[in-house]
Amino acid sequence: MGKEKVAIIGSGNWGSAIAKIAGTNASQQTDIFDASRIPMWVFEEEVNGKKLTEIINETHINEKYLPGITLPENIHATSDLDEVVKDATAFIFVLPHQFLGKAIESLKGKITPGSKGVTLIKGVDVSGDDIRIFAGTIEKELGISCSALSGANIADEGKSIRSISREVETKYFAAGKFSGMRIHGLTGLNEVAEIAPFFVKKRLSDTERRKMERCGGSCSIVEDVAGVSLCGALKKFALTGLKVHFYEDIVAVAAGFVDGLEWGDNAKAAIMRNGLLEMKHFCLEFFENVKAETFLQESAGVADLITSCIGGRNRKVAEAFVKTGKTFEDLEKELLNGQKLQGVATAKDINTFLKSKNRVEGYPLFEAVYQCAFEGRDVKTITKNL
Ligand SMILES: NC(=O)C1=CN([C@@H]2O[C@H](COP(=O)(O)OP(=O)(O)OC[C@H]3O[C@@H](n4cnc5c(N)ncnc54)[C@H](O)[C@@H]3O)[C@@H](O)[C@H]2O)C=CC1
Ligand SMILES: O=C(CO)COP(=O)(O)O
Repeated sequence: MGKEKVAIIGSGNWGSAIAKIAGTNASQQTDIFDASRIPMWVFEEEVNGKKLTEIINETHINEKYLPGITLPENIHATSDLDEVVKDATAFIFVLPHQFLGKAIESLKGKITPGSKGVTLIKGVDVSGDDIRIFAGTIEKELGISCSALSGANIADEGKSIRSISREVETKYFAAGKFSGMRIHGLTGLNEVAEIAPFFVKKRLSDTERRKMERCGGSCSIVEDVAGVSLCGALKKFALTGLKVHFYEDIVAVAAGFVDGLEWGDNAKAAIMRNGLLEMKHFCLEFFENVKAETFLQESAGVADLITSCIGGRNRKVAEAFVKTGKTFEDLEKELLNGQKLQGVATAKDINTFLKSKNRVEGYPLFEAVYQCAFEGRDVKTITKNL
């Protein structure tokens, strides 16, 4: 069998951070990967009068979405999806979820049979009373096996901790900080093991491993794909407390509401707890094969909820929503420089789904986030019915 050729679909904040890891790790495992040139699909735009693809290829820095971080030279930015897909056998999907559908349509019929994918996309794919994780959507639409990767990681955070990265050596995320991540295989552990080398340095020395463990870092392969994907989706609903609806991002919005109201740490912890419970109940109620322990034991569960509720974009914008009275749409443009909010859209998707199932009342925090974001509900009432 030939060597794997990696392609990255997406180039935002997380997409660029992951490109750094994938490019580096692939070039360290040339027995598995053809790492000479890894295409990264970029939604073309001009930055200071110059095409973003040209900036990335000349400077090896994504000046707009991950400034200050140098990407490996084998990462090649292109706006031509046909160029990205040509010869690729291992796909990393890392787009904001609202853009995945169009990318899938462009990829259909062009992917080499037997290719595999891993998705890092937060959110759920809702259509009426049908709900699926994006790994499932990719498998169904593109006919390839797809795993999911999620964990307590925020791309930007690495920038402030370069000292740790130097000390620890092993590279995770934008500046090499150790974090927890989990890779979940939809079609079974063997498939995941084939995908994992994108992200996992398999040949860690004992010293590296001990250092990583001292820093609380881990990267492992687990089988609960749905559980991990859904944690990512639901967290943003609950934490931020905006007018969003249902991911981890939803919880992150709720947490941001609490910050905006200046209710303090006790209230925020209570919201996070309620958010975690709703995430877990939702996943167990509507998805098969989700393991309850994923929510507490895996990085994609409570740990990711915590980091998103403390340092994420959904939290930040939700706080500003309360303090300024501006819309989420305006604040996204004003505060995120082109980066996208997932939590509010997810809250809406989840609300649509719960209404179709007559189960809205079972998820009062998700409902509160949705109503605050879309129906003008007073943010101060988010604890009602919890
Ligand atoms: N940023 C982070 O720390 C983390 C992000 N994620 C998830 O990763 C996924 C990707 O997010 P980021 O890389 O952070 O993106 P981002 O929010 O930083 O950037 C937005 C991206 O969307 C692209 N875009 C804008 N309009 C577009 C269009 N019409 N069609 C296609 N693309 C368009 C932009 O060029 C840019 O690459 C999301 O699901 C997010 O929730 C997951 C974990 C951590
Ligand atoms: O998903 C994240 C961490 O896992 C980042 O969350 P935000 O999109 O709210 O920054």
